[in-house]
Amino acid sequence: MTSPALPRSLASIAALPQADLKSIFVTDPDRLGKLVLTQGPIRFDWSKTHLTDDVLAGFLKLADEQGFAAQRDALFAGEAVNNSEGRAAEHPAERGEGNADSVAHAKMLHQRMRGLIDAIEAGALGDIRHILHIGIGGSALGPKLIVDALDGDGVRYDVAIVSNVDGTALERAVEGFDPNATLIAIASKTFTTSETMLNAASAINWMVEAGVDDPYGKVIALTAAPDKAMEWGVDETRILPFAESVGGRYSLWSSIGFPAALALGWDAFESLLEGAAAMDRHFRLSPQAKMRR
Ligand SMILES: O=P(O)(O)OC[C@H]1O[C@](O)(CO)[C@@H](O)[C@@H]1O
Repeated sequence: MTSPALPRSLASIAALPQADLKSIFVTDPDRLGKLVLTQGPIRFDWSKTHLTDDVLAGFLKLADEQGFAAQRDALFAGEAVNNSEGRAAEHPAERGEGNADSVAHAKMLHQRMRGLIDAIEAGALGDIRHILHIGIGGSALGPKLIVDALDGDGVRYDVAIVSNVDGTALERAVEGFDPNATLIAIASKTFTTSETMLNAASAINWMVEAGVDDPYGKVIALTAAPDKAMEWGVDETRILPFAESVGGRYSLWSSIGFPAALALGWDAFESLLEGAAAMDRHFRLSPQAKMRR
């Protein structure tokens, strides 16, 4: 709930004199020292923004008034901070940070994902060279970002990600894919999203038309609703669940990241989780006034 103090505090920050970039470097020559944060391999530079000591002090006061520190603690404790759904928001647990039970559960599910990846690499599902990832919104954008960003020599499988229900999107995605050597990853937290289920059925048809022996045997489900995936026809051994408390837009860190973990390798996926965990720790442990350092 927004406190009545919020508009007042924001208005007082907005009313502060707007400094121009050239002059704030003259009046505040130590800006680089104060407004650059190096965290692992990432360098954040806020020195070339309108932020001044007064504006920052205003935001810190505002954060205090809004009970920011207590809210942050509640997030990492696994309390129900997602008010609209009445549940926790536990994506940090996927990275090893947060409520101990949730962290242990996420670790166990990651081990399950790793086991399936090892089995695929060992040929348990036949000769696999291509991954067709089907999902929409948060169930597609995270893996797409990672695969696009890290695509290169180290990528062991061709990955195509399809969200659009226009049939040509699927046709284009599988251009050059051998249907017999393709794995279909159906990514849906609810396993009911109509675009995803339609594309999944079309992908199965594509395999059937190409004469693939057991198309359902090439399907992996990435979902928080394993029962729905089973009803749809996915064998339990190829279902990679994740917790309900992981929101769609943050699900990359869960089994939704499967195509990235398979294509880039488990070590790369683990490094991604570790990098995110370092930022979680920074966010959780930095005193508010030092957040930017
Ligand atoms: O993962 P699902 O359940 O298929 O939902 C897909 C997307 O649709 C939304 O529910 C709404 O856009 C997103 O939160 C989610 O990422």
